[in-house]
Amino acid sequence: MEVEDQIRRIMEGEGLEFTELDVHPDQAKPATLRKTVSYIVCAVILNDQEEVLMVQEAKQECFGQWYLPAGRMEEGEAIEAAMQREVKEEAGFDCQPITLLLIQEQGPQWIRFIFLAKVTGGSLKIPGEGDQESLQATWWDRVSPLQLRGRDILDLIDSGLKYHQETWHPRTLPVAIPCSHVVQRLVLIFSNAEEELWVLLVKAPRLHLPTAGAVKTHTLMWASSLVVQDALGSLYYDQEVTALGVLGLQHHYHPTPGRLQSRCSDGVCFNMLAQLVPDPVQRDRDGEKLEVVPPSQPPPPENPRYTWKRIQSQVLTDILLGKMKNPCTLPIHSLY
Ligand SMILES: C[C@@](O)(CCOP(=O)(O)OP(=O)(O)O)CC(=O)O
Ligand SMILES: [Mg+2]
Repeated sequence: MEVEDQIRRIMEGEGLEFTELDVHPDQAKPATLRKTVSYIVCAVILNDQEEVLMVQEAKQECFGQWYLPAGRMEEGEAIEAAMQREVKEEAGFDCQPITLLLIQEQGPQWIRFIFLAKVTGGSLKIPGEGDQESLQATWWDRVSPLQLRGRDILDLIDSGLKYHQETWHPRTLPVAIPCSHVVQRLVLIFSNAEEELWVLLVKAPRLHLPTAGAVKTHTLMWASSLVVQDALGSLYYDQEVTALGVLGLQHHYHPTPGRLQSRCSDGVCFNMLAQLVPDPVQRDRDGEKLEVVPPSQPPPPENPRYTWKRIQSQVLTDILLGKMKNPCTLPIHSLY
């Protein structure tokens, strides 16, 4: 598939087959759930009064405290199915995902998928129905005092309320394409004053979008910067990489015989849009500010493995320019 067609698919939130080209050289072993990667799901569910569904924890370490329905994904699950299971187990309701609201990450060993979801059946777990999953569930008006397991969920609830009131980015749900590793596929764009666009590509064995492999010592977002640094070399330090968000993500558990021997599919591929912007403040050797004339061309990669491709399609150029001016994409936050 032509690179511009690949980019168009990604811009539309679709996925691209994950191949060995997408496996970063630094990543020898495939991702293995609950060993090298840990995925957490979390649901923001609102009722007509914009109360939020909360569950009271039964775990010893947070007994009696309240949290959103959340938990760790289990082997063989799709990401959405894990969220539906946690809501059912902890709150008693059946639900359907509406969209992902946010992705939080601390490298591949902790990635949290936060969904906005809606109730489709079941019934609220009431006192007396408690078990090891939770003591009970309730609709919280977000004002009454409630002892929270963690205040981190307040921002997640706000994200859900904001999206519930205004769908400010396209509905984004995982695309069922298996991935053996955790990677980001980068659509890194450079634009000049004439709004001509270029995209960074890897040349061999055939032109393809670069990927940033997640390693446990770095956040996913840092891995993207490493790829750009690998491409530009010393020119990297005169640029800024602005992450514009997640255009889509790909995950599909694909049961393979003799799982340990063959490629597993516990990985996730995040299709990311980012923009390379010349650092507006450049200084000479004496530290004096230099007048920066916006370049008409992208900085030539010092690494011959990479190249820039000028976007020829005006339709695709307009789509990319629109996204760059108003990203409105699924956010991904690196937590330290
Ligand atoms: C972000 C979390 O709070 C996610 C919730 O995990 P749980 O402890 O609720 O896990 P389950 O027992 O599977 O439900 C924990 C964390 O990673 O900080
Ligand atoms: Mg839980």
